[in-house]
Parts: sequence; structure tokens; C-alpha cells
Amino acid sequence: MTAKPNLTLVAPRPVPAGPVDRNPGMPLDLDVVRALRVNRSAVERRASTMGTRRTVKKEWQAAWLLRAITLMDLTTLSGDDTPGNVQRLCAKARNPLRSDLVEALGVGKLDIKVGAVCVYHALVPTAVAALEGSGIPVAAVSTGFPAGLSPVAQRIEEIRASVAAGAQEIDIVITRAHVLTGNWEALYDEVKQFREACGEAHMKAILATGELATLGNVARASMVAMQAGSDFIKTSTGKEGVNATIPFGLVMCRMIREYFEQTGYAVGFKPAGGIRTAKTALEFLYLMKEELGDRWLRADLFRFGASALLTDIERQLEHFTTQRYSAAHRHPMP
Ligand SMILES: O=C[C@H](O)COP(=O)(O)O
Repeated sequence: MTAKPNLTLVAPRPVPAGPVDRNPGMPLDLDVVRALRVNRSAVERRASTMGTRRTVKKEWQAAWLLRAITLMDLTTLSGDDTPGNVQRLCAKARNPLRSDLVEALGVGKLDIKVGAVCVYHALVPTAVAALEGSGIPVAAVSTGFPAGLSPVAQRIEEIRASVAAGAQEIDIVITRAHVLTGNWEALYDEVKQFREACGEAHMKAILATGELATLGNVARASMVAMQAGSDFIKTSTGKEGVNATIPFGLVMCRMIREYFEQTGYAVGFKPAGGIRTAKTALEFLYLMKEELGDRWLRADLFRFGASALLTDIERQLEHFTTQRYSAAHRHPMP
């Protein structure tokens, strides 16, 4: 899919089974970035078979869906968010499955929880208090989410404020114009500054892929974001016209693989926006397994960003346990 200038391809590096080292970034390598090319029809062809070549059924599907819950950044990013609905979301994050389903599936001992709760900066203190003692981190969308067009100093200050309020993960948005004008230096500098402001908090770089015009730009923006030190690259804010799709995911996973082969650092992937069905979630899990391997199916290297996915996963698990589909209102989200 991509040209590989200046790369000496050797046998694939083994991925550590345990914790991976945090990506420290590297100097901007414009030769690598500018040489990236994407064959759109090849990507679309491969993406179109993602949900058909591999399917998991019955108890295996239930197991994959339980894993999907643990990989979820349970999200609310609405203009009408209140402390009350964030507290209810956090209660759901602690116990994401209805107790009768937990019992029917016999998974009580697994103590299933979501990967994180994702909110706007203003709701970080509420979420931190509501999740105390649960081990579930709070992720904050910062840097003028979703457009990312506020002054740079203000965006950096927002990151610092979210970290000070207790966010352990920061989802930043990039300036799309830097990508659309090919200003890779500006994109690199921006993301690097954001990463510095994050400190110990892990940073997910939202590329807003639906606004980057071409898959080639998605590939180049992914590479620059990783070179600048992103811990994760994330597709979308959920507010673009087109959000997470398998073709975007495929291109980003190939870039993660390429970066890993170049540097030995494993960067995570977060598809987000419009992922509302268990079927779509499974397609993303197949993508990860096929493109990056099982190690990228753990919460330190993969997350779904989703506000409504859990409802459909619960419905599918209820069908698995009772052989009947239940109405979505039986699985209310806060
Ligand atoms: O980062 C997460 C997204 O904003 C969630 O989007 P969604 O509401 O379409 O699931």
C-alpha cells in the first residue's frame, strides 16, 4: 500500500506480551511522510470483505463482545451534558452489563468494566469523583474539541487543566488545515506541544479522517502524529460528516504497523464516531486481529470511542442468553 523509503525491512519485530513502552516520538522524517501512497481501490476492496471473511458465532461471539466492552471509551460529548448524566454514565461504566446478563453468562468473576469514560473538560471532576476506586480512567477531549481552532496557547492550557482535574487520558484534535495544506512541520510541532502538555497522561490524536480529503492524507497525518509522540491515533470526533470507517481503520493500522517496524514502538488505535452496532464493533476487532495481531486487542493498544454501542452489545448478549431480541429501551444509556 505504501512506499517505504529509507526503511530497511527486516523480520517483523516481536510485540511484547506484557506492557509496551510508551511511544516517545522521533524527529519529523519528511522523506517517509511524503513518500506514503495509498491505493484507494485496494483499500476499499479489502475493507469490503472485513465482515464476511471471518465471522464468530455463539459463545465465541459472546466472548468477543465481552472483550469489546472492556475496550470501550464509554463516551458522552453532548452540549447538554450535565453532572447528573455523567454520574449515571460512570455508574454504567462500573457495571456495563445488566446483572441478569452477567449471571446468565457466568462472567461475574471477570468483573467486566469499560476501558475509560470520555467527557468534555468541564465534566472531568464529576467523572473522576464518580469513578473513584474503580480503576477506570477518565479521558478528556481537549484542544478546542471538535474543530480544534481555538488559539494554540488556549488549547495547551486546556490540556493542562484537564490533567490537573484528574484526566489520565487526553484526546486532542489536530488542525485539519495543516494536513490539507501539506504543512507537516506545523502538524508535527502542534502534536508535539500537545504531547508535552499531557505529561504522564496518555494522548490520543484525533485526525478527523472524514475531513482530510484523501486516504493518502490519512496515512501521512497518522505517521506525523506518531512521529510527534502520540500514544494512540484516533479516527474521528464523532462530529464529522463521515466518522470511523473500515477503510480509514485499515490505512491507520498499516501506518501503526509501519511505525512499529521502523521504531519498535507500538501505538494504539481508537476508531470513534458512529460505531453503534455489535456487528460494526466486531468488524473493527477482525481488522485489528488481521492487521496488527492479538496484542492490539487489549485496552492499552485499542479502544472504541462510542456513546451508543454498549446498548446494542447488551441486546446481542441478551439474545445469546435467551434466544430473544429485546427492545433497546430495556438497555437504557444515561
Ligand atoms: O470519541 C467518541 C465519539 O465522539 C463518540 O461518537 P458517537 O456518539 O457517534 O458514538
